[in-house]
Amino acid sequence: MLRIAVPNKGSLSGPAAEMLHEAGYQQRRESKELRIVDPENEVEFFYLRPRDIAIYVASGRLDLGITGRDLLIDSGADAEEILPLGFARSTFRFAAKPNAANGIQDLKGKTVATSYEGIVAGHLADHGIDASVVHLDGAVETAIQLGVAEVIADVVETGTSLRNAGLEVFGEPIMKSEAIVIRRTGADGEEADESKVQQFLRRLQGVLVARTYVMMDYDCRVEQLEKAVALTPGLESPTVSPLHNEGWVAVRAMVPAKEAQRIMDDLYAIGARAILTTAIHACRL
Ligand SMILES: Nc1ncnc2c1ncn2[C@@H]1O[C@H](COP(=O)(O)OP(=O)(O)OP(=O)(O)O)[C@@H](O)[C@H]1O
Ligand SMILES: O=P(O)(O)OC[C@H]1O[C@H](OP(=O)(O)OP(=O)(O)O)[C@H](O)[C@@H]1O
Ligand SMILES: [Mg+2]
Repeated sequence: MLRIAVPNKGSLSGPAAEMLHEAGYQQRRESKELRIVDPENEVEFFYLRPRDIAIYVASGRLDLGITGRDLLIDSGADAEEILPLGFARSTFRFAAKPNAANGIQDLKGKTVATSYEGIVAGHLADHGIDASVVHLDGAVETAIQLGVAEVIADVVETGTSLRNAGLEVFGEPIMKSEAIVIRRTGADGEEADESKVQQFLRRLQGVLVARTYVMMDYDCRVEQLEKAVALTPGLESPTVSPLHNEGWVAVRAMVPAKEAQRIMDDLYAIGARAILTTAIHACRL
């Protein structure tokens, strides 16, 4: 049985459960459940604090985990990213009162408040900056107003929390994060359950593809086929079928959902007709 850690709270938990559900896995019915077994898929899910997941996975007690890239790096645990999941996207940045600092050099001798001490201490050391780091559990933006620190380093998504606290980012982003699947470093190929691990990853990849692509169907004249196929190359190669009307073909290809409207315009412009897009519910590439 595959043992997988899933975030039980915070920004990662809802989207992670939703993705697992879309991938055909049973998920807990109420938020107090800490562990469930999905017998049909032979998977056991453990609902853990996002911050602890890398530690459990590194210990070898759990096969895989879903967490944030920033949390993995912050933990310093012996686990590695094997699949980015495209949700809980954020950047990790320094921020301070306007004009208080322009770059990392200005942090010398200052105090930085953060919930991600591992990332911040590592980043300061990499740049040879001697600064103090104060660990706070959350609501880090308030640390400056209350005089606990001159600078903060925190997760930024929309920037609303910083704006509300009268703070501005400065310097280069420290890192970009998103939800990821992790496994113990070096576990690749070692585990008895390797085929189950690969099946789990294929299912999540299928969800990612179904979320980012749509299926496009259209009819076009044979003379326009090369141009049309250049617009819709598909993932491997489009399916082309003859139509009853001579001189016409039907084409079917997957296209990135974000580009679908532009591609439909371009196909129409070269004479394609009956252009349809449909959602993909699941896929195995
Ligand atoms: N506003 C946000 N937008 C996108 N990702 C976020 C946001 N806040 C936190 N994250 C991401 O969520 C993960 C942290 O999860 P965690 O549950 O510890 O904190 P949280 O989502 O801030 O929840 P809480 O602070 O309510 O416990 C990190 O990977 C972080 O990058
Ligand atoms: O750029 P924004 O869209 O405002 O999002 C970023 C904020 O979201 C998270 O805070 P959360 O609400 O989880 O509170 P916390 O600081 O206590 O973790 C994060 O710690 C930032 O404060
Ligand atoms: Mg938070």
